[in-house]
Amino acid sequence: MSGRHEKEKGVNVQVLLRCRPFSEEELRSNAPQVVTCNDYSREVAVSQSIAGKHIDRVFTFDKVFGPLAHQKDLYEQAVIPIVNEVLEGFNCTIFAYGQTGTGKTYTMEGECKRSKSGPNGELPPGAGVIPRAVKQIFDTLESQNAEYSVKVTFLELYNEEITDLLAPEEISRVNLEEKQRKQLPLMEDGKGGVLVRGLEEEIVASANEIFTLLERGSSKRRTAETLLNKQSSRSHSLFSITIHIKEATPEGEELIKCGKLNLVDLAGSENISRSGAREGRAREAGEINKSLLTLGRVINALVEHLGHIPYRDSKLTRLLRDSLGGRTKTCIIATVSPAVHCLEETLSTLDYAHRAKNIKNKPEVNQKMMKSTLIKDLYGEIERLKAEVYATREKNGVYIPKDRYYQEESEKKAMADQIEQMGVTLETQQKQHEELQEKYNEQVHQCCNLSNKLDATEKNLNQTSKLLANTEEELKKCRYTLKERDFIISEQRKAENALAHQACVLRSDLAKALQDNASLFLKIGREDKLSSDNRAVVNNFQVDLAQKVGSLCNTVATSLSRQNEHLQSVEKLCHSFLGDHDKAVVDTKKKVTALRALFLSHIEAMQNVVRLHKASSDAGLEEISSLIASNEHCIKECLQSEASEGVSIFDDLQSTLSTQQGELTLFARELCQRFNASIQQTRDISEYTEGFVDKLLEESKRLENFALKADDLQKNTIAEFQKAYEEQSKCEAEKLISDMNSLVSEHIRRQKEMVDARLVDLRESGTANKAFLDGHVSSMAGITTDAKRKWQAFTLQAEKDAKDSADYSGAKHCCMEELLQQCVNSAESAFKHLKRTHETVNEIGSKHVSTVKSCIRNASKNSEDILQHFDSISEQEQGSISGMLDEIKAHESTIGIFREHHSVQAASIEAKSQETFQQQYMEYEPSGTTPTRCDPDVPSKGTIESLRAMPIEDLLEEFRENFSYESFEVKELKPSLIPRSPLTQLN
Ligand SMILES: Nc1ncnc2c1ncn2[C@@H]1O[C@H](COP(=O)(O)OP(=O)(O)OP(=O)(O)O)[C@@H](O)[C@H]1O
Repeated sequence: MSGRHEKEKGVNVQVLLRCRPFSEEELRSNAPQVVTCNDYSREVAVSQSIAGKHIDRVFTFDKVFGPLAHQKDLYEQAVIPIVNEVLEGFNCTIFAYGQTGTGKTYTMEGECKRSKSGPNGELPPGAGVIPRAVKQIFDTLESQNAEYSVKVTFLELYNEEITDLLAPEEISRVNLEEKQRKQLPLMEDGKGGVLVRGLEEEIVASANEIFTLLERGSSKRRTAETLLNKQSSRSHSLFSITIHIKEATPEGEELIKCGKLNLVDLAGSENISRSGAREGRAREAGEINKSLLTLGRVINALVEHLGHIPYRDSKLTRLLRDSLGGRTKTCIIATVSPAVHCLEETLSTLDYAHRAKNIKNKPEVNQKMMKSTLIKDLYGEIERLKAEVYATREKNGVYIPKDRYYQEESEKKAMADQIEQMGVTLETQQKQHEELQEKYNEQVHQCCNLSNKLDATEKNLNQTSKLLANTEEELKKCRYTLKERDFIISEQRKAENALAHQACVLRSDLAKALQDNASLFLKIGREDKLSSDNRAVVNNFQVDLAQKVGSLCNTVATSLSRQNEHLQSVEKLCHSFLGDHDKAVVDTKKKVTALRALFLSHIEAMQNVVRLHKASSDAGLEEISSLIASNEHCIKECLQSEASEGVSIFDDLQSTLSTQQGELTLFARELCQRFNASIQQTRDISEYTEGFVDKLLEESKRLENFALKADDLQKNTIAEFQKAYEEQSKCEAEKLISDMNSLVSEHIRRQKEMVDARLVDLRESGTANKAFLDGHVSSMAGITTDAKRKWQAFTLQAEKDAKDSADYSGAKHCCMEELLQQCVNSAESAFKHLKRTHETVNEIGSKHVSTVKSCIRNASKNSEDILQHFDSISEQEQGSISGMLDEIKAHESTIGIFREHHSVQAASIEAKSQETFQQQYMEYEPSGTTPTRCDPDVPSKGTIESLRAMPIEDLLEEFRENFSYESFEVKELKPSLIPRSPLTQLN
């Protein structure tokens, strides 16, 4: 159970340590011993004191063999069990690892070359592991009477090249050298292992044969004399023994058991410099080290259980892959020297071997093969060899089996990948190298700087120590002259008092200067505040101005619209008035025509009556015929004169009315033209006002920008000045403390100079600002004056136009009134005339009636009819006249209504107009302001020159006051200047 459990967990690599005895040379040089071995406790102690540093380390291994241990001891204790396991069918490996000259070859091979086995087959005492193992194997196999075969291979790994040490001897020396140098490829065997293609496998039948082969192979190994070993092997060697043993199962089946023993003699693990390898062998040592380094990495990876084990990084590790972490049982024999001069390498070897103890392998016995299978494999091998021989004979290439070809291809590919990867790694490493070189250069530079600093510091230190020495000397002198010291102390005290007094004075001066500076800062602060106030005032002014200008524009627009409305209403009124007039005139014409026709018909009727009366009263009217004729004549004349007079009256009336109509049309047209002109003027002034406002806004913006810039500049100047002052003040104060007398005056002088200079700068900048502001003020004053003048001209023109319009309207109104009066008079005269006519007619009628009555009384009965008829005619005439009178009265009442309506319209228009004008003017007048300041021609506080002489803050205040919106107001509305509506004069 425990065996199976161990098998599953793995078996640690067995590590032995062997320490060789002192060599003759070491004994001669009496080299101290640093390694102590305790074979029983399996401990190796290394202790040495070098340059006060004490090294004392103890390592424990599986077995320890001290200098007195013999070859036999080591073999019996450590190797026999391994060989037995090989014979059981395991694969086992024994490494010899250690520094050159520590006995690796001695341990593995021993001194078998010089003294072969004795007559009884006994090995000499100096025989190493390999001959002893071979002997044990053959002894065991022979003792078992088993059928077996033993094959051996012996190869050398030198500079990552594999060479066969058992090459045939019949080849000439030159060929041998070539063969030796020919690299044998290492390949995967397809079963997880590796094989060296072309490696000779010698089948041996006895131990002696093996010894011969071993001697032959060892003689071919590359050796050289080093400082540490006169015959130092410069390569790794691998001696392999493969054993096939035939076994028979109880069922009579034949099985083949296979075991393999690898015996590895590694090259020296030492440092190249210590090995003493020179020139041409530097690469050799490098390659050897590379293999050993890879072996070390593989061991580390196995110990630390890393995922990737770098077996493929070297041929050595590829060859030993199965022995390291594989299914092989492994034993490492680490060899060390006891001498002190090998201490470093000894410790390295001990560390290495101790670490390797942790490697775990999982040994597995090789599966026993059926004899038939083995024979089959062998036949296959024979076929392969035959094909190879055939290919060689035909010289048409080399026969490679398919599997091997694919394997080789895949290996080639893997190698190409590896080469590529290595190229990338090389590039990265080169980059790293360059970076490191740069860092190194930087470090060198820093070192140089540091060494320079160190030199300077050392110099300073020397100077300081000299000063210290001088001071100490002076101190000594001072001690020796106590009296002098007392005197000096008293003098020093006096001087100190004087200095203290002077310091007080200087301090007070300094305090004063600080006060001055504080007051200066206060002033600067005030100036800052004033500037900010000014900026705020300018901003407020700008905002107010914009608001007022906006309201002015609105007012002008409203006024225009209202005026347009009023004009339209006046025009409508005139049109309606003219319409009424036309209607009245037409009606009057119709009435007059009707009246005239009535008169004519009455006259005709009268004539008819008279003719009838004359014809009917032939006899009785002779007396009155003359009277009738005279009456007829009289009435006729009267009627004719009346008719002509009436016609002339109505013609006059008609002409008067048509004249009035023309006059009214002309008046309306002219009024319209005048109002249009007034509107155009208002538009012009509005456009001009807008332009002026734009200019004003532009100017105020420029002014604001300048004020901001000036403010920033001043702030920067003040900040710089403050900073410079603080720095200089601090510096000066420090200097003052150290050397008060001279520096205070200098400080005050510099401070004064600086303050003066700064003040001059500030004044200059203030003057420049003032000049700039003056320029703008004057330009704005000019613009404002111009605007005021324009506004005044506009106002005067508007007033004049209004007056003219009013006068013209008044004149026209008077003219119209006169015309109307004339119409009324004409109508009244017509009425009187008609009345007179009526009276005359009545008088004539009464006279005629009385005459006719008298005639009738005197005439016949027919006279009554005439009289009746005459009465009826008189009644008709009376009715007609009274109708006419009614018509005239109605016309008069129409005229009265028109007049009344006209008056009401005129009154409302006047009221509206007056209200509009008042609104227009009153809107410009601010509530609660004093109009006396708004005289546009005279500045309130003096001329521009006086403004220039003012301080800047007063100037800004003045600017704010004078150029506020108030300055653009219409001056106080005097009653004489209030433009009156033209229609008010109508009343
Ligand atoms: N245990 C030992 N007892 C007696 N002599 C020894 C022992 N070990 C080594 N020597 C002697 O030390 C010398 C060097 O030994 P060896 O050639 O085996 O060293 P190495 O480790 O193989 O060196 P290299 O790596 O250079 O081949 C030899 O002359 C050998 O006889």
